[in-house]
Amino acid sequence: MEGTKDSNVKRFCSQHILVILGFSSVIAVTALIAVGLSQNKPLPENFKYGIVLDAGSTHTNLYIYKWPAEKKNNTGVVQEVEECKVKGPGVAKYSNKLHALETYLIACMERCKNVVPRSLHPETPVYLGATAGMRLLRMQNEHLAHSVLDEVAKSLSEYSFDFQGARILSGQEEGAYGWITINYLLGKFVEKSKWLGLMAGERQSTFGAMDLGGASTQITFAPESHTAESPDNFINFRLYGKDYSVYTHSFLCYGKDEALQQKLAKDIEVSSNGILKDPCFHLGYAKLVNVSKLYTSPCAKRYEKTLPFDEFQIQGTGNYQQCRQSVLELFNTSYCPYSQCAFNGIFLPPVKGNFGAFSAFYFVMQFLNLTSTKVISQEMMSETMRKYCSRPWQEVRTSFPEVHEKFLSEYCFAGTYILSLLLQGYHFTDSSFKDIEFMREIEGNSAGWTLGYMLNLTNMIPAEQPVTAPLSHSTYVFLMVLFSLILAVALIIGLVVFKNPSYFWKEMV
Ligand SMILES: Nc1ccn([C@@H]2O[C@H](COP(=O)(O)OP(=O)(O)O)[C@@H](O)[C@H]2O)c(=O)n1
Ligand SMILES: [Ca+2]
Repeated sequence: MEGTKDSNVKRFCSQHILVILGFSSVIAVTALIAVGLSQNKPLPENFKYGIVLDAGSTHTNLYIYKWPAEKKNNTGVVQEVEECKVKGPGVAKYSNKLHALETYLIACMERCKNVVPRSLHPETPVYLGATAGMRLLRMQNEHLAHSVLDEVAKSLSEYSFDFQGARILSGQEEGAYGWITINYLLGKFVEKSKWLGLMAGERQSTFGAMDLGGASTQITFAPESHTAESPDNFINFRLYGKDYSVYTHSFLCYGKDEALQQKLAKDIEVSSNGILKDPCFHLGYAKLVNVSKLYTSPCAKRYEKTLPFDEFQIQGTGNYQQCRQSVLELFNTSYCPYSQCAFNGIFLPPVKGNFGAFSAFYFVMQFLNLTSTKVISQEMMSETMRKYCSRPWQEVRTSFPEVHEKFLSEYCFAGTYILSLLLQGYHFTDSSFKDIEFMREIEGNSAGWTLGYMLNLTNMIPAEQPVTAPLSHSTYVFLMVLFSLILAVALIIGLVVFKNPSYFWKEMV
């Protein structure tokens, strides 16, 4: 009797276990289907394109971007699909031959016609932004600057794309868009997810952005604290539901080419014989410079002086320390109307966090072989410059036959200038210098202001966090596998219990 009662209880219990397991399985499968339906809906491939032309002081570059139409507000979805270098110098150099601008953009615009599907041409926006070269031309002759912009605008409006205008960016915009670009590409605007996205994430620190052009240089970063000093240097953004107070400044005339013009104009002032012994050029290097050409740039104008010769000869002496001294004279640190300054009386809060340094910062560092390691110390760079500047010109020339002579002859100056700008101009220290990453691109996308400009003008960066699917794809896959494993284990246990309940109870007791 006892035995029969016992086995009845066991059978009753095992039936209940089976029912519970059955229920759990049904719930698990339902959850899977529900999550699956909301997460893995296949989306039709529907892309959009955008085109931005960066009309820099030395050259124009065109970028074509592509993104899935349905995800335009997510971060990191825009991909650069093409970069096209326009043949010829920067647009400002065409101010005395406007007619040549008619054909200037043709080759790169033809590229756009091939890359962007024809049916999408009318809805593909085209933006042209001009930077410091055109800012300088506008300072010299506003009418001519307008004529240059009108000419490029005319040539761009002849295409079937949706041309949105050609304009000169302010230095503030150039800095801010560069900052937006790199932080968008590095995914810094979204919270760092925790526990596979199931727990609330934490706000990430942003990267500062430093852009070195030919005519201007920009520094943009989120400082430790916002101060009421110099409000012109601050921009406030609300991006993806978070507020950012960002410092930015563009130093006009402190791009690497205009800085060199300034230096030559400063140093030739004291020469009386038309010879300029220059430590920033290699020993054995010589070059004739036309005095009136040197003074055409408004940047060199401040050193303008009547000289007893029309041209002078640069003779390299190749000495890094002396070059450094000469470059430092470009930064006036003798006055500061704020609590702290960069140079020339411009407010600069203490630099903070990681920085991405791009454009000529990268090109020069790449030539000097200083981009292969992630962390570069200022000692390492000074030592490289000391060695490089002291190499005789003939030896340098034969070592790099593929490099254009103008670029090659100027790397000693350019590297020394970068080091001085970062250390004496922006006050990076031994330790904070190591937080600078010299970058050309981030996952196939060029670091520069163009992407940020397009994201802003196409409203692709929302002020508030868009409502997105509750789980990321990887979390979904993880949960799928987990649920399936639970299901499989549950079914195996169920089968064992059903087939041999007495065995199960024996094990339990
Ligand atoms: N391969 C390259 C391309 C450009 N560059 C330099 O990068 C700078 C680009 O400046 P940019 O034309 O954008 O001028 P901004 O209008 O930005 O001042 C120039 O100084 C070029 O000489 C370089 O060093 N190596
Ligand atoms: Ca530039």
